[in-house]
Amino acid sequence: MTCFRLLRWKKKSRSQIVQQDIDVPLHGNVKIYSSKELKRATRNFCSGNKLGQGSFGCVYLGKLKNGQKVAIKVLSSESKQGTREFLNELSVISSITHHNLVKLHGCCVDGGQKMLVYNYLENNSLARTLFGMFNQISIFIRTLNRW
Ligand SMILES: Nc1ncnc2c1ncn2[C@@H]1O[C@H](COP(=O)(O)OP(=O)(O)OP(=O)(O)O)[C@@H](O)[C@H]1O
Repeated sequence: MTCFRLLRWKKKSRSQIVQQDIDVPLHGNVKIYSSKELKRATRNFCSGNKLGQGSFGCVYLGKLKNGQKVAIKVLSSESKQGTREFLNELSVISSITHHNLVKLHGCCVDGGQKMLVYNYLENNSLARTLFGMFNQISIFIRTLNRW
């Protein structure tokens, strides 16, 4: 009997398990990652893989098993948002596709820990891009002033 139950449990996908536990229907294109998968992808969230820090937590560069690079945002555990609200919000966000928005691939909920998995953007933050542009403009102005 126990063996039979174990086999049935193994047949369920992770997304089914998460959805059954929390009772939130997830949108079709939200992938549920396990924390083990994301730990492996980021080499246990090592500091060398840290891309930056935002108001909601740290962002790490990860490499998935299929070789795809992703940006993994580890939400601060201080967040008061519950798992149900988090998954509802996620379903809405993941259904939006726009060329100015970073594509959200999926999430991971492990106990109180919540993570978001995004497309990795090579060119770093908007702030750095703007800062780079600002530097180039100031060099250009200085060159003009010398004439
Ligand atoms: N998809 C991504 N690809 C590459 N780097 C990223 C990606 N998302 C975030 N980062 C890096 O992580 C940093 C923090 O990002 P995050 O989205 O958490 O905060 P933010 O947008 O910079 O600030 P805030 O949360 O205050 O709005 C960014 O500045 C950027 O350097």
